[in-house]
Amino acid sequence: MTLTLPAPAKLNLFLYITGRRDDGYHNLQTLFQFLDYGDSLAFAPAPDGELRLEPNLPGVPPEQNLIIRAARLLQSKTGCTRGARIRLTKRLPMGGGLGGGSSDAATTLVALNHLWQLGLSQKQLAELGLQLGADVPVFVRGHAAFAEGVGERLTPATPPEPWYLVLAPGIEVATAAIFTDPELPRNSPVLSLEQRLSLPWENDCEALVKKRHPEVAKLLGWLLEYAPSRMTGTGACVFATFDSREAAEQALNKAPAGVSGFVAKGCNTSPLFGALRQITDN
Ligand SMILES: C[C@@](CO)(OP(=O)(O)O)[C@H](O)COP(=O)(O)OP(=O)(O)OC[C@H]1O[C@@H](n2ccc(N)nc2=O)[C@H](O)[C@@H]1O
Ligand SMILES: Nc1ncnc2c1ncn2[C@@H]1O[C@H](COP(=O)(O)OP(=O)(O)O)[C@@H](O)[C@H]1O
Repeated sequence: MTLTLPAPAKLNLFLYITGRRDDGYHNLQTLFQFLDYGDSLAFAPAPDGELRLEPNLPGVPPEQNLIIRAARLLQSKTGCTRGARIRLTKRLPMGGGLGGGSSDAATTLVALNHLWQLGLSQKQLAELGLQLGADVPVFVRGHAAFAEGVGERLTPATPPEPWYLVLAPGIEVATAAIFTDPELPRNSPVLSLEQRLSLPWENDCEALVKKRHPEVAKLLGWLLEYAPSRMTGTGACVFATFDSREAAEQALNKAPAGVSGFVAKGCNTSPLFGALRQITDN
C-alpha cells in the first residue's frame, strides 16, 4: 500500500518580530495560511526497516533532509523499527519562505504515524515537529493560525481565502542570515490577534531582505503595480492577492524573465487533512 499525501505551502500573511530570546531565537507574531499548491510525498512500507528517499534534493544530504530527519525522530521516540520508501515530488522553491521543508517534515510525521500505526496524537506530533523547525507545528495542526512565541503558540484563525499569485525571484534567502542581521527590526509591539487583524498587514523582514537582495526589491516593485503585495516569511518569495484565478493568471503571464511562479487559493484548512480523510474513509 502506498500513501500519497500533499505537503502544502504556507504564506505568512503578516509577520512581526517582537523580541529576541536568550537562545538567539526570535519571538514573532505571524498569521499562517495554507495554499492549495505544494510538494507531494508518496510513502510505501519497506520490509527491511530502512528509510529511503528519492530523489535527493540538490545540496541537501539525505540525512539532513527534513523528511528523513522527521522519520528518524519518529522511530527514535517510539522505538518503531519499521521502514519506508519515500518519493518526493518537489514543487516549492527552496529557501522561498513558503515552508516547503517544514511542510515535507509535517506530512512525513502525519503519514508515518498512520502507516506505522503509532497512534500518536496531533499534539504529540506537533511537539516532535517543533524539534525539527519552528514552522513544523502549524503544518501538523493543519489550521490557519496566528502564531506567537517562535511559532509554536497557535491560535486558529480564519482570514479571507483569496487567490494568490506567488513569485520566486530565483534566489534562496537563508532564514538564519536574516535573523542574525544586526539591521533586522526586533521591536514590534505585542498586540492581540484582533488588533493585528485590524491594522495593515506587514512583514518586519521585508525592508532588510529587499536591501540585501535587490532581486526581491525589484520583483516586489513589479508586483505592486498589479495588486497589494508582500513578502512571505524571510523571503525570497513574494505574493499578491487577487479576486479571481483569472486575474492572478493574467499577471503571472506577464512576469519578468527569470521569474517563476504559480497561482493558488488560500486555504484555512490544510489540504493534507482533506487528503488523509479521503484515504482513511475509504
Ligand atoms: C520566520 C519564519 C516564518 O515562517 O521564516 P521562513 O523560514 O518561513 O522564511 C519561520 O518561522 C522560520 O521557521 P523555520 O524555517 O522552521 O526555522 P528554523 O529552522 O527553526 O530556524 C532557522 C534559523 O532561523 C532563526 N530563527 C527561526 C525562527 C525564529 N522564530 N527565530 C529565529 O531566530 C534561528 O537563527 C534558526 O537558526
Ligand atoms: N525536504 C526539504 N525541502 C526543502 N528544503 C529542505 C528539505 N530538507 C532540508 N531542507 C533545507 O532547508 C532549507 C530551507 O528550506 P525551505 O523550507 O524550502 O525554505 P523556507 O524555510 O524559506 O520556506 C533548504 O535550503 C534546505 O537546505
